Amino acid sequence: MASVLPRGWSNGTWSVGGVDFNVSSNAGKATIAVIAPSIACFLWFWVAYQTSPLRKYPGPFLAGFTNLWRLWQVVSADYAPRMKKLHEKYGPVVRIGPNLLDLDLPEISRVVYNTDGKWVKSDFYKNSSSVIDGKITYHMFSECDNVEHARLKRPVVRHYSVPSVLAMEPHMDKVIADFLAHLQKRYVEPKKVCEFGEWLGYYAWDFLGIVTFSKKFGYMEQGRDFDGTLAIADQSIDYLGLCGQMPWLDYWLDKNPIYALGPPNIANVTGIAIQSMTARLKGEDKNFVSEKPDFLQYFIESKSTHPEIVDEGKIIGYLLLNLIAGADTTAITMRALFYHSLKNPRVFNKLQDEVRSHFEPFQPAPHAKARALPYLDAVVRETLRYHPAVSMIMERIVPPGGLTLPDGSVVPAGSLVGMNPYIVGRNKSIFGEDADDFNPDRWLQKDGETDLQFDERMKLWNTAHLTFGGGSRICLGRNLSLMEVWKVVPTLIATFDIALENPNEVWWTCSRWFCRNRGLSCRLRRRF
Ligand code: HEM
Repeated sequence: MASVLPRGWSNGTWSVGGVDFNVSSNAGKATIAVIAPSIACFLWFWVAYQTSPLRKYPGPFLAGFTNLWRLWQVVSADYAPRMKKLHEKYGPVVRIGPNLLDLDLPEISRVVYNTDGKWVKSDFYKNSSSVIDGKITYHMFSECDNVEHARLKRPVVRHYSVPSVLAMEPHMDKVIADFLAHLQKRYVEPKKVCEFGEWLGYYAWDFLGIVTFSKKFGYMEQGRDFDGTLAIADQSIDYLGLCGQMPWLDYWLDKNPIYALGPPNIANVTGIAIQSMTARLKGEDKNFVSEKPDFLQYFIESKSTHPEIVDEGKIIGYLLLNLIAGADTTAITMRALFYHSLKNPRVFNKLQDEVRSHFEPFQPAPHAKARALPYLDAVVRETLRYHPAVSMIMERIVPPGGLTLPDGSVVPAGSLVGMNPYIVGRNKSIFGEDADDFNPDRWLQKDGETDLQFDERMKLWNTAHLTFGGGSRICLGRNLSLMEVWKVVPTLIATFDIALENPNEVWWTCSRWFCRNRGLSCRLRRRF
């Protein structure tokens, strides 16, 4: 009689590749217990890969199987440059995860990042949240539900408008004056090398402390990250970028109820936020002067105008988000501006000439006057294009109806897509063959270019400007950070001669969610 056992089976023995497993023995059972799930797992991945509607899009083979591939790209700390190489190899659409496409298609940036409420942030963002009273709580950045996001944003959005931010200029002038005094005393007078990159970080954090609750943290005063906040902020941002590739990891790491394995809290800064709010509500905040408004004051007003949304817990959330979202992004931008300009002496000299013909040393540059300088404007724009602080794909879920790409193919609803400011900012069909070069002059009107042609060019280029995101989730703090950059950069250049200690310096970068940067050892000399 023919055996009913599958081939390779006989009398409780399974033969694979000439090796016999006795499945009735304990060792055999254990082996089967390992092999069977592995085969099932492999088959599951294989079927998912073969049947995925995204299979038609090119990309690394492993990326189509597992998100571990993209997690590894983030671990490498070279994420954005690696993604760029993939686009050079595969074209504008690259599959970088089983269900994720990275698009270098500025022509549809306004479709993916818009205000219609249909495009929702993916779970990538959810790990940027905290557990409060046992409940996971999201803030404006991490809230994915668009209705809830609009509710959180409504009470505070006007406080980030240009007029609200301009009202903070006296605060800014004070902190800029302090910055100059520290540099003068610590580096110019003793003729010491300044770790200028680090100081731009201390300044950015103290600046946000002042405009957020009229209190500097003291990083400039102490000349170091004395409470570890800056280091913790780096860890939190890296955690966001890493866990975001496989969002369920966060539930096992930071959000598990037994022992949280996520990055530590920025405890000192949180303490200062709570103390400031408590003192302000009691009318006992000695740092606050009513003629100089700050965000804390604005948020307390929001509590009166929107009591159904804003309570004291929400105020703390708004205050902390300002710091986490705004300090390092602006510091990264300022470092990039000085690094790339100083490495290009033609650019730096041109910027210096323009600035010095308009501003005096040791006088904080008035925003209105700085904003009118065309070359400064060009250098700021080029920095934002060339070294966007956020240098990772900003993921969105394709809504019902799908997304039609310029080649006519349709990405089905439920897939994840997104654009990376670093990639679209270097798109050669928009910015030209020299898109990989730092060249602020590209932002100026060319000889022979009419006003209309220039406007059209800028309109096109703006479609590829995603440094602050876009649509209803666009960066809320962009007016503030731009104002900070426009004011402090000319003030520093008007006050000091700034030179790289080693003109061949190659700085350190770590490209994850933020493209973090370190370096810029400089000699500063007083001009007169
Ligand atoms: C050069 C400086 C900055 C850059 C490059 C930057 C970049 C960005 C980007 C790309 C997003 C959108 C992320 C996404 O859609 O996935 C964003 C969101 C956000 N940013 Fe910024 N940011 C900067 C400064 C600031 C500052 C100074 C603040 C606050 C004081 C701030 C507050 C926020 C907030 C609250 C959001 C969430 C907005 C929302 O979803 O409604 N940012 N930022």
